[in-house]
Amino acid sequence: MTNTEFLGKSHGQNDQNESPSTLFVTDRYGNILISNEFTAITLGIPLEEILRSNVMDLVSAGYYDYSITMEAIKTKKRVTKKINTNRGFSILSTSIPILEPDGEIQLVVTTSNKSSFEESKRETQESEVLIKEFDKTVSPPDIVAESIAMKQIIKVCDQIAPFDSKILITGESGTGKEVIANYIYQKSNRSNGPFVTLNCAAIPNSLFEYEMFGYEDGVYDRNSKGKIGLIETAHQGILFLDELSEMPLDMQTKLLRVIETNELRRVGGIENIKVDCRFIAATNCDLWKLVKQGKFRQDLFYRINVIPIHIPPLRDRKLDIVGLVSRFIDEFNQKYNKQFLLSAEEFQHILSLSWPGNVRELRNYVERLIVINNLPIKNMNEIVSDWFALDHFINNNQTQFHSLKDFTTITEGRYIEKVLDSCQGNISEAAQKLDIHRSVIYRKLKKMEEILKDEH
Ligand SMILES: Nc1ncnc2c1ncn2[C@@H]1O[C@H](COP(=O)(O)OP(=O)(O)OP(=O)(O)O)[C@@H](O)[C@H]1O
Repeated sequence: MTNTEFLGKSHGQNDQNESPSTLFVTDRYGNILISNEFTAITLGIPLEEILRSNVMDLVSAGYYDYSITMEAIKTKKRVTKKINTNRGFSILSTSIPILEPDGEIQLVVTTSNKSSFEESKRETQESEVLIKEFDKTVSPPDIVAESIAMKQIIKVCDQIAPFDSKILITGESGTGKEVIANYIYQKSNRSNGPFVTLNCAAIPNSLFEYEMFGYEDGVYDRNSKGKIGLIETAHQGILFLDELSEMPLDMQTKLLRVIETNELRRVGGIENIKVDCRFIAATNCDLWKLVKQGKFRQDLFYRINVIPIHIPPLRDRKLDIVGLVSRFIDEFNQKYNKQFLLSAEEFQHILSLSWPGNVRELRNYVERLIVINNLPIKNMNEIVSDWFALDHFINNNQTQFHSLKDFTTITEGRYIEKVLDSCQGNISEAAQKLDIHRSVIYRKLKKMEEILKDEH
């Protein structure tokens, strides 16, 4: 395996000054007190395990070849050396000892982020500031927030969580909008109340009012029982309006009234019911554009857009990719009882992929890596049976193909359709199974349709 060097490379537009950086903060005995997800990837050990280790144990176990932390402890001087890990990472690291007033070692900070240290004249002071910064920006347990952008978002969420102001979270599909809404809920004074999601894209127009406002007994027929709506369910908690752009215009009007009066009326009801809930909305659309097109109420937009939070796409948050990959590897290793380790090359490959806004896709990708690693027989059988199905299609297809190219296009198209079926039409999942980009699926299906249309 060739070594891959990580010396302050920049990745992505928003991460121009960010690069994956290893981190150890140890006590005077080399016990690790603080570390991060990139270190976990370079060593192939879960972060929790690193945090239970001593640097010398890691070297003895062969995770990396030399401890500059111990050298810094012994010499009480700053040390910079290249460290090679068993996963093939080659990392230029710097250890800085922080001394007590009596000259004893207090802590040692070891990191590969060279630039943080180069201009340092008063190393001790700078390192102390650094540790305080790390303490402040530790990711919440369920959320990966390693990029500056995500750290800022978490900071804003911490500040606004205790207040009841309305929030509009924007960002491409799968960037973690619901994750952020849930984080605000957990940090808010309403965390003992319910967190209710109303997915506006999932409710048919005809049922919207019933779902949102509930209905009284006897609305459907004389004996039908009434049902409480989602807004009422969120009483004393948070109502998360997911995909808000999909809410029909008449429902927008009714929602606006609830927001303004804190009251609602069930379908078929004659009384107004008081509700006390906080509204957080999310959308992957440009709501303002919809306002200008007359598809979204301007007054509702202003009401809900009190605190806007924009989550950048994953492709602009490369450091989050590092953290997410590390978390997902732990998660799926546990789920499938595997011990998958990422090599430096695989890691670089993942970083180099142009991820759309989607954390979900990255998660699926890592799951696939772990499942396919040492591919079990069962999966091979599945593949073979897919090919039998294809063979059956070829033998039974009555269409006269004009050229080998057309035949190939149709065969590919049919196979894509079959995989799409097995994924319940989920294009991302099918693309992943086929190991092609989503756009290739669209293109190939379109080509097949064109040929079939010409033949008819
Ligand atoms: N920062 C993060 N840390 C950990 N997991 C994350 C993070 N962001 C997203 N995820 C995971 O990615 C998946 C998608 O996240 P989520 O549903 O919040 O995205 P979304 O933007 O609301 O998606 P959609 O636009 O499709 O509604 C979930 O499994 C979630 O747990």
